[in-house]
This record gives sequence, C-alpha cells and structure tokens, in this order.
Amino acid sequence: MSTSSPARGAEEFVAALRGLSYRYWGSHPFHVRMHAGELSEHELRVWAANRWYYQSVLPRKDAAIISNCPVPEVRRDWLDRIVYHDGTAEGDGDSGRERWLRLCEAVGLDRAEVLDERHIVPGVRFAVDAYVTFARTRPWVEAVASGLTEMFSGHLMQRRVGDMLANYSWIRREDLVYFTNRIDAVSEEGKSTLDIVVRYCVTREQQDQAIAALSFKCDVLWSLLDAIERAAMKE
Ligand SMILES: O=C(O)c1cc(C(=O)O)c2c(n1)C(=O)C(=O)c1cc(C(=O)O)[nH]c1-2
Repeated sequence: MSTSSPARGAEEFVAALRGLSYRYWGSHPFHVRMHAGELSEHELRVWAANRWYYQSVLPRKDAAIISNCPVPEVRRDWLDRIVYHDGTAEGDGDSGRERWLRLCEAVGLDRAEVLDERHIVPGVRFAVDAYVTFARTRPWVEAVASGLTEMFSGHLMQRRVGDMLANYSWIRREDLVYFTNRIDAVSEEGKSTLDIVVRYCVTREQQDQAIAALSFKCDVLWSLLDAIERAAMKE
C-alpha cells in the first residue's frame, strides 16, 4: 500500500466504500433462505438466540469508539447509539435490547435462555468479539468505518419485514418491531457515519484503512451467519 498516492475525492471514496456491498450478509445463503420462507422454526430460534450476542455487545463496541475518540462532536453523536440499544432505564421496553428479546420470544425462546447465552455457538462469539476488539484497538475512525455496513442494512431490513410477514404465518408485525423501528434509525446513522468517515479520512492511507475496516466488518457478519447456519443444521 503506497502512502504517496493522492487521496481520493469524496465521491470516489464513497463509491469505493459502497462498492463493498456485494460482500454484505444480505446475500448470505442463510439470509436468502430466511427471506424465502425456507427456515424451520428451529433455525429461526438458533438465529435469534445467536444474533442476540451481536445485539448485546453493540453498546460496548460503541463505548470503545467513544473512549478512543478525541472529537467532542463525534462522541456526542455516537452516544445516541448506546442509548438506542440499552434504553434509558432498567426494564425500559423502548430499547433495542428489549425489541430483540421480543423477537426471540415470538420465535419460541424464553428470555432466560437468551440472556444466559446457552445457545451461543463458538463461531458467533469469536466473530462478534473480534468486532469489539477491532473497535478497542484500531484508530477510532476505522472503528467508525466498520459500522458502515449500516449503509446497506436499511434496504435489507425493509425487505426482511415484508418477506417474513409473507412467508412465516405465525410471525406478526408487532414481533418485528426491532426491524421496523430500526429501519429509520439505521438510515440516519448510516448517513452520519459516512459523513464522519469522509471528513476524518483525509489521506489515501486513511481512506484505504477505512475501506479495509468495512471489508473486515463484512467478514464479521458473514462469519456470524456461517456459524449460525452450521449450528442450525444440527437437529
Ligand atoms: O438486521 C440487519 O441486517 C442489521 C445489520 C447491521 C449491520 O449491517 O451491521 C446492523 C443491524 N442490523 C442493527 O440492527 C444494528 O443495530 C447495527 C449496529 C451496527 C453497527 O455496526 O454498529 N450494525 C447494525
């Protein structure tokens, strides 16, 4: 990687980031089967219980970004993500955590078995922990860039709601409130994340590192679904 190449213009940089969409987990075979209505109830339970681990560590990943970031505006902006997932008070039904738990219950899991993480498989733990470690140890703007998968997720979640309602007769719209609520939040966050990355990645090398960070995150999500798919096959 040459540090002497000139920096990309903003448009070219954004196009390079967006160009990674083909590696996004939207095209993973497990998601394809989920959207087509081909997952069994057991497979949906394995998915919901394991993805809980991702949901539950997001605030720690975001806190790591804040702890490494010297820019007050970015820290202030980033704080909202922690509050979004954790809520503002214990037992707050209006939090990402609670909405995910609601989805878990809808697919037939009880809260206790989700919260005690008994269903989490090693590959999921490994992939998700790698995401948190990345945020703790890499420069803050790379960790921010790794969250840019959110640019691709709004459209996917929109489709997921429609496809799940059409293909799993026992799932109701209220059960999918995690996604319906998240769709707007994600497109807002995706835009502000992209603004931050474009603003603070000014050298060619920083831009390359941001692209590599997004690529790494695509691997995290893909590995997570690989592990879920494999775990769900047993039974
Ligand atoms: O359902 C999805 O496909 C999906 C994808 C992603 C993503 O692309 O990282 C996130 C979410 N959902 C999500 O709900 C969420 O809160 C979230 C936070 C982050 C992140 O990296 O900080 N990604 C995602």
